Amino acid sequence: MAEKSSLLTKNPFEPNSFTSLDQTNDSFLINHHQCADSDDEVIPTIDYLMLFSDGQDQQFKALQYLGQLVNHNISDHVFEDIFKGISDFFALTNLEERMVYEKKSHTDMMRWGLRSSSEENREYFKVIAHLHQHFPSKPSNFCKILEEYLKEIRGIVLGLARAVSKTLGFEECYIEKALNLKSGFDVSAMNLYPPNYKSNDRIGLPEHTDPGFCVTLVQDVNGSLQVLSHQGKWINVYFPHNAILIQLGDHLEILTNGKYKSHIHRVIVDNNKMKRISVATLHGPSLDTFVSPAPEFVDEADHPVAYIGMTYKESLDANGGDEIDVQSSMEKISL
Ligand SMILES: O=C(O)CCC(=O)C(=O)O
Ligand SMILES: [Fe+2]
Repeated sequence: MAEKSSLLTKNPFEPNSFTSLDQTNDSFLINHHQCADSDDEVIPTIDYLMLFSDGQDQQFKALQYLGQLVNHNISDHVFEDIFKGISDFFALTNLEERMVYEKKSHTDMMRWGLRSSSEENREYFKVIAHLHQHFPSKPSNFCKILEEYLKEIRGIVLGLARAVSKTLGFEECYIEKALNLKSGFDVSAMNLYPPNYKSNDRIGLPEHTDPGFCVTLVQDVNGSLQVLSHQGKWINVYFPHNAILIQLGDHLEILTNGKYKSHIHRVIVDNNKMKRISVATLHGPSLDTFVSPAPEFVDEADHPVAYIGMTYKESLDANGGDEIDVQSSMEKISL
């Protein structure tokens, strides 16, 4: 995770500003009545299919507002299964069984953790989701459920990469090639808040950005997740049932030399009454892909190179973290 001080000084909402939908008449942004507090800004809803409509204009506008994705064609049963599978994993296995996946070495393919402190309050289980997959054998059908969910979600991400590329004025496969997404390193974090239904303080997950091209996030119930707006205000994120929240990752920011910014977010678990499960999948370049600002986004006068180039693996290692932990190292990468 990037440090708080550096996060607060950057502007995460250029050009993908989160603005109230009331400020736009764009038909592809669905005006969704959300249960946000009245003064909350609203996270725009994007119709996935509209990203592939003919008008460049529409695509461009849609991608400025990357947010919660609907009309993605993933069937409801995939969502039901994944939440049931995770819930069973945390409920049907006992603590000793889960502790088998506690950190052993930096090459762990699966990682479990239970945090209960003033800094972080969650139970999580992380798996490597791509290029190779590593899943637990219990509960018995968990493997199959994860496989199906991750296959569907990857299809969406490759589609997004094509739409973003076209929006930027490049050939469709520009981002896919630049980040070598076909061989991308993806990690899924399955999070349970509060851990064992009991938090020690109000922070579920401290503020951070995530590495990679983008993060897909699904949740079983609304509440707890917040995103930092360009006014420096935390927005409560509420999104429709079975929508997918798309957050941009650090490596799209690096590739575009800061044109797209990675999103700063955190989780608050103020009370212990609500149980929430989320699946955050970080979709990264392949580990050996060298990512640096592309020449198309650099000009000496107005947009000098703002990030150090390095391989994805080096960037994951830069703060001493493990690959499976996929922590941001933006404070080490930014010039
Ligand atoms: O649980 C959430 O809503 C956010 C999770 C997250 O940001 C992460 O795992 O990186
Ligand atoms: Fe995150």
